[in-house]
Amino acid sequence: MKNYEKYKVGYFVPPVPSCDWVKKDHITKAPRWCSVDLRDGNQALIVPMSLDEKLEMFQYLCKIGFKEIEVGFPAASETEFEFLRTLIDKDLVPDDVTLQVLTQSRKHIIEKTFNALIGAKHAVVHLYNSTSVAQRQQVFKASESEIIEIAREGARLIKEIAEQYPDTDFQFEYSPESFTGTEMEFARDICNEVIDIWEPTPEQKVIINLPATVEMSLPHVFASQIEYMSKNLHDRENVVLSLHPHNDRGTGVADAELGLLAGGDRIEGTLFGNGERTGNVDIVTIAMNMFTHGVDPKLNFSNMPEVVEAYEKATGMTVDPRHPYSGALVFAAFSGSHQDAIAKGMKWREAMDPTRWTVPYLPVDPHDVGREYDGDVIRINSQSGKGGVAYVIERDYGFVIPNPMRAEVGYMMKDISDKHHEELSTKEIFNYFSEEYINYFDPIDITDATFKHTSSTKSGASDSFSVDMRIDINGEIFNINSEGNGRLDAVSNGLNKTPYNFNYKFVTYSEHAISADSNSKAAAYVCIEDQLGNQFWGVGTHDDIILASVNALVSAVNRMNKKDHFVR
Ligand SMILES: CC(=O)SCCNC(=O)CCNC(=O)[C@H](O)C(C)(C)COP(=O)(O)OP(=O)(O)OC[C@H]1O[C@@H](n2cnc3c(N)ncnc32)[C@H](O)[C@@H]1OP(=O)(O)O
Ligand SMILES: CC(C)C(=O)C(=O)O
Repeated sequence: MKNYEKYKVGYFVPPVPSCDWVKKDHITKAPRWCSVDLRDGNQALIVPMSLDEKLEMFQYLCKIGFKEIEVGFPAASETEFEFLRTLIDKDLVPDDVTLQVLTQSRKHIIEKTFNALIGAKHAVVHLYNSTSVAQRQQVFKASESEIIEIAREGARLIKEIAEQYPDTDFQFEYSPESFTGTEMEFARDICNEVIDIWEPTPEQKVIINLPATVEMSLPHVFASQIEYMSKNLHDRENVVLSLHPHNDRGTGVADAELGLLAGGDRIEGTLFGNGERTGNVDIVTIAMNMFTHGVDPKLNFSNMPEVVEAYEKATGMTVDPRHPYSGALVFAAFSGSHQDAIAKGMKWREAMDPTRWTVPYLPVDPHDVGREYDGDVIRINSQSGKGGVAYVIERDYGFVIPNPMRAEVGYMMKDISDKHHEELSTKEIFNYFSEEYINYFDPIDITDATFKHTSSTKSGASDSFSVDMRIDINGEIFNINSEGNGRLDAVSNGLNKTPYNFNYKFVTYSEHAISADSNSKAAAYVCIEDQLGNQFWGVGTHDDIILASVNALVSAVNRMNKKDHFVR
């Protein structure tokens, strides 16, 4: 027998499967969110949170915007009980936040749970018992009617005890735990039995929470189960249908999203999906998925690095660098074509429509989750391309590298990163760029250049310029006067008046003011070509745009010299 032959599907499809949810293309409003970080998340930690850690986490969950928080299982331990008492006795619960607590359907546990809640303003008492075939057979060794009786007894007791505390606004919640391994008709029946006991009203609705305690099926099966339950629960208009997916198959978020389309009103989950085994459903991802469809999720993740820090501190878990929306690398584009598209997309957005976000490869604007464009998005390594390199140099240093020069600079940086086998910071990139191209005055240095512009009155005659300059070539000084039909032409002709033979022609020239922090105000780019067709770029900077262009020409000629082109 092969190992996989041990398994077969263990879930149940509804007797009359329907899939109205498939007609809806996105979630149009935020569900009621319930954080179970302090209960389901906590019970999955190697070392559960201490009282202080729970308090800090509770306050942080309130800050994010959770209005319903399952704070624990008060009958589980002294810490759990004490935590609840501290929240209530120290008045630490905001008026608009409801505490939720979990209890098994056992008398002493229910009683202890209510004791822990004395004095609470609003509270959800959450009752559960297992309903799946496996649990009925193997754990409870009970018939369907006996399992229903466990639920009914708990429901009755909760209702009865709650009446003794009229100062607390109680809401009741029931979970057929292990719902995903339960026959749908049985799940329907047990939930309806509980609903009938609790007799919900529009003012006091009941929460029926359907957990994928263990995720067993494809998400569309879960959605059709939810749709079936939604259509078959008693008093549906007074029932809040809650979903509590886990992530055993890695599709907890898909379950939650399809489940919402299928009739779910509420989601129980945790930050970043901490929870038993592979975790509870990740509320950050569901909320941000909604956000990127233009829907207000009613939770605030605008400072995601802070959320990550708070979570990691409280749980001792780490957020994976690739975790959706929150991981350290989720905005990083290393590869050339992604960088090129992002850089162009950012520019397009700035120029065409800053109100919309459609930048390729980035489903969310990093600024919307407290991340930066600098450093977070375009990062350079050996997979990068010219677009990304040019983008970071322009963004951080204000140099707009001309298009024809970009490939050369891009390949230079790729090569360095490849050889060093490491990512390059923008500072390192600029230093390499600067060292190679900008104001490269070895062996030629031109100083004291003063130009005269001689306009011709003859029609059709072109303008001419003269220059007086001092040329230093390897320590030999030449004071030269020369002319040309442009300033750079005059300088070029002057170079050829020295005993050296500079054999090149101009290919292109461009210049711009530098906006980023810089000592110089202008940058110029010159490309020349030697007799063999090799091209050489030089970049010049100066306060004076004319002298910036002279510096660019000198840099280009000096770079050509690196190839032994100087012949005396
Ligand atoms: C899917 C979920 O996350 S469900 C929540 C799970 N979370 C937790 O269990 C954390 C907190 N739990 C605890 O601290 C403990 O389990 C306590 C304090 C609640 C109970 O402790 P104990 O009674 O010592 O142990 P335990 O939980 O093993 O009890 C098992 C018994 O309860 C029964 N039981 C389990 N769940 C339920 C339930 N929801 N309703 C009624 N009975 C239940 C079992 O059938 C078993 O019965 P048996 O004694 O007749 O065999
Ligand atoms: C108690 C229930 C809701 C639960 O945690 C689960 O089934 O995962």
